[in-house]
Amino acid sequence: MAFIPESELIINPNGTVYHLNLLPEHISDTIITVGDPERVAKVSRHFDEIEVVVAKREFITHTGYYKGKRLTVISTGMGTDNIDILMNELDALVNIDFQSRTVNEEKIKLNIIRIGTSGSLQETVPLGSHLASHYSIGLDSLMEFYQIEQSEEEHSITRALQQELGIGFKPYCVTASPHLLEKVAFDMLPGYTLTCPGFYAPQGRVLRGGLRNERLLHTYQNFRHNDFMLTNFEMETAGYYSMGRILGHNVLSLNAIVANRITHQFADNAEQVIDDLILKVLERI
Ligand SMILES: O=P(O)(O)O[C@H]1O[C@H](CO)[C@@H](O)[C@H]1O
Ligand SMILES: O=c1cc[nH]c(=O)[nH]1
Repeated sequence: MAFIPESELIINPNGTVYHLNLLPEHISDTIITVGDPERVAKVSRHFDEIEVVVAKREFITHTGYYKGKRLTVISTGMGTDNIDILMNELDALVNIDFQSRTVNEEKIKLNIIRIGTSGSLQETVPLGSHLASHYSIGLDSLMEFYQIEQSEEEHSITRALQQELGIGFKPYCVTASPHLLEKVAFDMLPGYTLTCPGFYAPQGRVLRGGLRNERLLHTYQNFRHNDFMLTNFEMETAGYYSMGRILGHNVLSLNAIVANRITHQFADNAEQVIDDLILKVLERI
């Protein structure tokens, strides 16, 4: 079996994986992820007991019990570059033997559920709603570097979006875990989520830096391909779905809609919308 060198899988002197600072026994096979490090405690405050608290950079981890279920919650910070690190290191914790530095024969499939905030691209996706990303489209470059299988439908959506946006690279499209959609998101708005490599120009926001494409938001809002239209955007979902497919984990991204870019509103109860989503997820996983 192939040996993974010290420079590829970096293990800290205390045996933990490089960025997450975790040992295999620190995590559950059901993991809630959040962007904001302060949101970790907003999840774990509902736990009956917390057994692990670990922090390194933006990756804060709490593992404990909610009504008898062992759960882990981890913060990731913002952007798909952090999701590349998170997903590879979580996978290493369960599927690579740190002693022999070889991949285990029997693979563990993690259940990973993102609870994040997001902006709406349609009037029909109102502030305060909970939206489950059935599809994700990545406008970042992460999948330029991995081998990933995509269906003809996924390819055709991204070809059409590339043409519509007039950009020099092809975005990528990956779907959610059907198992987690059914278990956790059965009554949530179904969404087609655009993952952007930034919060400002890539989401059509202008403060002082001007946009190359002044019709970007309009193009996102009006993009149609068969039954497909974009409902919302954020900055991580496509990274999760693609890495989940590559590494064989179930992944679901849930979005608390806190901004509507078409009606120009921002929720005045954003924290409540997120807290409600946290409780819904804790009850269902
Ligand atoms: O609320 P989180 O989970 O951080 O998610 C969204 O909020 C951040 C931008 O404000 C980005 O990370 C975006 O994906
Ligand atoms: O508009 C928004 C709101 C939250 N997160 C985003 O990335 N965009």
